[in-house]
Order: sequence, then C-alpha cells, then structure tokens
Amino acid sequence: MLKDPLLKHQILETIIDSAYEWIVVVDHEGYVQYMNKTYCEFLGEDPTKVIGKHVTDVIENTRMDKAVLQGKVEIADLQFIRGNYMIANRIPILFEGKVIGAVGTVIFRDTEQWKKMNSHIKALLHELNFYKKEWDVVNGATYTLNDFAGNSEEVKRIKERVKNIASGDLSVLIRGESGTGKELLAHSIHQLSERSAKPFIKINCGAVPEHLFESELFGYSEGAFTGAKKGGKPGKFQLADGGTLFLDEIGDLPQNMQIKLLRVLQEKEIEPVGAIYSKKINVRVIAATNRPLEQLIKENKFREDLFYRINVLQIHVPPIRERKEDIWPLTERFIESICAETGKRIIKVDQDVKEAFLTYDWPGNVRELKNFVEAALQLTLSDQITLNAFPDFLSEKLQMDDSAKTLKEYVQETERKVILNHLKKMNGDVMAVADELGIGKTNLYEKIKKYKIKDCF
Ligand SMILES: Nc1ncnc2c1ncn2[C@@H]1O[C@H](COP(=O)(O)OP(=O)(O)OP(=O)(O)O)[C@@H](O)[C@H]1O
Repeated sequence: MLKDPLLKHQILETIIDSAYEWIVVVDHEGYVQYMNKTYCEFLGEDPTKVIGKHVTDVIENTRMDKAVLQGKVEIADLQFIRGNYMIANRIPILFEGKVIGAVGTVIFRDTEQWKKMNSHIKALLHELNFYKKEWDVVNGATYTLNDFAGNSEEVKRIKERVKNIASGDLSVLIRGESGTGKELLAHSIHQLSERSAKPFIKINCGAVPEHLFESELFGYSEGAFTGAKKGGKPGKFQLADGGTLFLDEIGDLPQNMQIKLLRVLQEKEIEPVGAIYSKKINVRVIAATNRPLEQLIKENKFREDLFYRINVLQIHVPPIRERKEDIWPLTERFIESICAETGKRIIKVDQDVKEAFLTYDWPGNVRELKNFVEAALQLTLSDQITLNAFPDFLSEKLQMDDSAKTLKEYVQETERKVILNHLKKMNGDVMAVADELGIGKTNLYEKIKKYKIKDCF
C-alpha cells in the first residue's frame, strides 16, 4: 500500500502523462485545471502556463465549457483541431450532486498514428466522393428542390412553379442573374420529372469553342474528320436520350448553332457530324440565361423562333438583393452543410456580420454569399463568426458604403437601422419601440415588413 500522498500523486501523474489519450480537466467555469503533457505539446502550450487559462482560449472548437454548463456526457464527438479531425469525449465531474468541472479526453495521442488514421479516413472520403461524382456523371442531377433554400415569397412561388411544371416534356427557360440558382432549379425539375431515372446532361453554351459545338451537341460518326475517334462519339443529345438536356447560358449560343438547335427541337432528331443518317431522340430541354434575350433578338443576335421554342415555360429567379429575407436562411444552410463536411462547429454569427450581409448588394448573388461563408468558416478559429473572420478584401466589401446610393436609399437605410436597433434593445417589443419612436404600431409593423427585418432581432 502506498501511504505517501506525494508518491501517489507522482505515480498517477506519470500514468496520465503516458496515457493513450490527451486529457484536460476544467473547473465549473471552464478554466483549465490540468492538461497532460502530450496534449500541451500538441497544442504548443507550456504545461506550467496553461493552468488557469479559459479552455476556449486553449483548445479550438472546444465544448468543454458547455459540458460543464449542461452537465451532460458527450462521447465520441467529432472535433476539428488544427486542420484535423479528432474524437473527443467530455465527462462532467459531479461532487455532492453538483457539477464541479469536467474531464475531456481526445483519442489519438500519437500524432503519427493519428496522421495515418486521418489520411486513411481522408482517402476513404476521397474514394466515396469519387464514386459519388461518378454516379452524378451517370445520373447527372445532384440537387433536389429541398436544396433550394429561402423563405421569401419569391422562393415559395418558384418552388411551387417547379413542382407544377416538372412533369411533362415542355421546354423550360430559367432566367436570372448569374449565381441565383438557375442550375440548381434545372436539376430539381429533372429530379421531380418522370425522367429522373434517366440522365441529366449539361452543356455550357458559353464555354464550348464554336468549331466544336456541333460535335459536342450532336456527336460525330467514325471518320468524320482527321483525329475522329474510332466508332465515333455521341453528343450531349444522345447522352441525354430519355432524360434532360440543360443548355446553360443559351444566350451565348453561336448563331449558326441556333438554327441547328431549332431544327433538332422541331424534328426531334439529330444528325451526327459526318453521318449520312439521322437519329430520333427523346430529350427534354431546359435552358438558362442571364442575358436579355429580347434585346438580343432586336439586335439580331438571337433567333426569335428559337426563343419561342425554348420559352414555353418560364421561371424567373430574382437577384438576392431583391429578396433579402433569404440571406439569413441561406447563410444558416451553408454554415450547416460546411460544418457537416468539415467537422467545424459554429454556434453564433455576430450581429455585425448579419447587418453587413443585409446591407451588402451581392452582385454575385447566392454564389457570392456561399463563397463568403466558406471563406469565413475557413478562417474562423472559434465557434463564432465575426467580421474579422472574413479575408480583408471581403470584409472591406461588406463594410463598404455604396456611394451610388440615392438620398431616398440613404434615408431608408437609416430608418431601417434605427428600427432594428430599437427592436434589439427592446427585445422585439413592437409596442414599446413604436412608443419610443413616436409612430403608430401599424406604421411600425408596415416598416418591419417593408425592410424585411422580422428575423433580424
Ligand atoms: N436558393 C438556393 N439555396 C441553396 N443554394 C443555392 C441557392 N441558390 C443558389 N445556390 C447555390 O449557389 C451557387 C450558384 O448556383 P447556380 O450555379 O445554380 O447558379 P446559376 O444561376 O446557374 O449561375 P450561372 O448563371 O452563373 O451559371 C451553387 O453553389 C448553388 O448551390
């Protein structure tokens, strides 16, 4: 029996320091009371100085402080530390029925071993992604209507329209600025149609060199030209047979191709380059454009007959600056999916960021918003997104005052800010805010609706 408490302590410490896991102990307020040597080494902390620091200042993405607050055991939680996934356990310490602290352990003390396991997992994930992409190539459509996020009336209207027009073979023209989600909607229409088990094939009319267009769309037969593949090559129309062909950026289709495309849509048959036969095809066409086709028609750059052929059903997706109430639901959706992919944990987005997102005009639309959120999550080291989390050029953009604004716009912006600040201050008490601002309750409700600030306080 060991009697000497010092010796006991020394033995225990040696056991803990050489233990397989990294170990941290915090008190009831989340201050570090103990951290074993290997964990300190990994985090680059001095074991003598780490004691007394708040755990959130020491460990990235930690939930030890929450484990103490909630008093709940968390086992095998995926935690992202220093660019790596770790498996963390958090166990509250109870004394006389009260939580007095918590013990946290992280599996994989040996970084070499961990690295091996990590690259093994990453390789598996890569493989999984590879097969997922292969499947997507065969099937083509990766998005469904559920992926189209937003709560605005416009989004609701678009979703209803997609559901109504998905079945059937009529051509669809999706219009809207770049990055508004036109391709996502094209996928959704295909997924909801009777053609969903058949391929969804996309061609970007703005990206194919003019001389390759015909063979890209209609394929070629063997010996069609020097360098032609033995046995010929199917074009996008053949690949999409039975399914859907998505003609992205149709406004950029070269003129000589416009007439050929029109013929195919009318006759429902294609003639591969160099072939002396034509082939029946069964393809539904969905086209998208961000260009003013009517104007292009006037300028003789787009054929009117082709326009009427593709414009049987139309969907218009408004830019994000015209449906600002979608910004927050979209941001939440992106944070959620990026966190699920990377193992990061984001609990809060600063009010400053929300404000800046609402004020900014988003010329690149949802794509730009998604890129902003991705960049912020990449750079943030805590579980909170602040304006500092954005790369400099992005935060400058977000905070930039738009000098092209009219006086009316400035007035409206100020009015919006004042109302929002008061609502925040008064915890959303509309009556109290109306009183303080000296306006009627109905008037205030109208302004809340007009400025779409219902979800911002
Ligand atoms: N409502 C939405 N909900 C979720 N994600 C969206 C939404 N709208 C757009 N996105 C995302 O924004 C990005 C751009 O969307 P998409 O490629 O569909 O836009 P687009 O209008 O086809 O752009 P372009 O005209 O430049 O081809 C994609 O990553 C897409 O997933």
